[in-house]
Amino acid sequence: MTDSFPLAAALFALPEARRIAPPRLSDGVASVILDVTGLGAPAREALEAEVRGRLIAVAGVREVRIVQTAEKTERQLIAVGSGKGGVGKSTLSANLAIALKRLGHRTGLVDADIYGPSQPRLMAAEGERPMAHDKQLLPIMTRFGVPMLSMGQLVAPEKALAWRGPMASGALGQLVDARWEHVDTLVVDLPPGTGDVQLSMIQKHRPAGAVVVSTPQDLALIDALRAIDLFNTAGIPILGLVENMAGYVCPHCGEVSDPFGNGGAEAEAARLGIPFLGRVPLDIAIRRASDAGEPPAAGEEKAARPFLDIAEKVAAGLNATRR
Ligand SMILES: Nc1ncnc2c1ncn2[C@@H]1O[C@H](COP(=O)(O)OP(=O)(O)OP(=O)(O)O)[C@@H](O)[C@H]1O
Repeated sequence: MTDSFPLAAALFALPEARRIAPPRLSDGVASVILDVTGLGAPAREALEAEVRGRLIAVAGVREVRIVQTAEKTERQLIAVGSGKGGVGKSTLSANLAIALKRLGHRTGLVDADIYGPSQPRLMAAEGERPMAHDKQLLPIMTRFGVPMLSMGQLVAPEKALAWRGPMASGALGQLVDARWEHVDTLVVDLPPGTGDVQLSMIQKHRPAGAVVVSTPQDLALIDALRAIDLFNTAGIPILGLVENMAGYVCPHCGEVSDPFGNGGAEAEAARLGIPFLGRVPLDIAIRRASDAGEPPAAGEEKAARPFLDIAEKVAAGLNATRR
């Protein structure tokens, strides 16, 4: 026999009790639905943890299943773009998604880089294929707590190369409109440049803001200006410019040198009147960790710091755009 009364009693005194539907118990599994409408990500997680802790303590409960519902999850998209390839846009996207998650956001990651989808490797999810339900893709959960979908999971890269506009934009739609459930912030790693996928992203999915990644070289910066211009013209707020591979960290002595100069991106951001989000050093440790599917932002090493600082500024910028 199952008696749900002890469960209800365990939750009765919680200040947020009105958000909790009557719990049920069946075969030792307690299930409960929480209405999290209007709560921010940290408050939702705190409520879920509190409810879970109380229910698991009830005699006879061996498992707790919690479903959160909200009238509608306000999901905001952050587009991560760059003027040209190889500047570290994918590395930044993966680490930004993880850093935002560490700051309490319910973050998901879309790898929309049809020509070089690298998120499955960066997020240690190579070979995993997403399933679909009612024609909607189900993101795969990564070990960093950030669900993800990648173009690379939908199609072999050599096939994607032949895609024209409508196919690419259809695929982007499948990724963005997947079943993201309670994800409130979706980081979208765009292909480099200003092509069909970027246009489709801007026109159909209206990101809440854009982050543009550049290296310190003048040429990369000139390319970055084109990406900035595209978002500006479309009225997408520019959350800021990130300077990647800024300053070379010597793997032997740790000394930092600036083979491509210093401060160019920051000066350019100031000139354009857009925020400068920070610089990530050119560090062999970042490349090694990325190749091994261990994004630095997930760890406690020094290499996590720049990404956490950038994520804080991105989160603040998003808040400001909503005001
Ligand atoms: N700060 C850094 N220090 C050292 N290596 C880096 C850094 N940022 C990126 N890399 C390395 O540079 C290479 C390119 O990075 P990444 O794939 O993120 O660039 P991208 O701009 O997304 O390129 P593409 O658009 O061509 O996919 C990768 O091998 C990555 O590990």
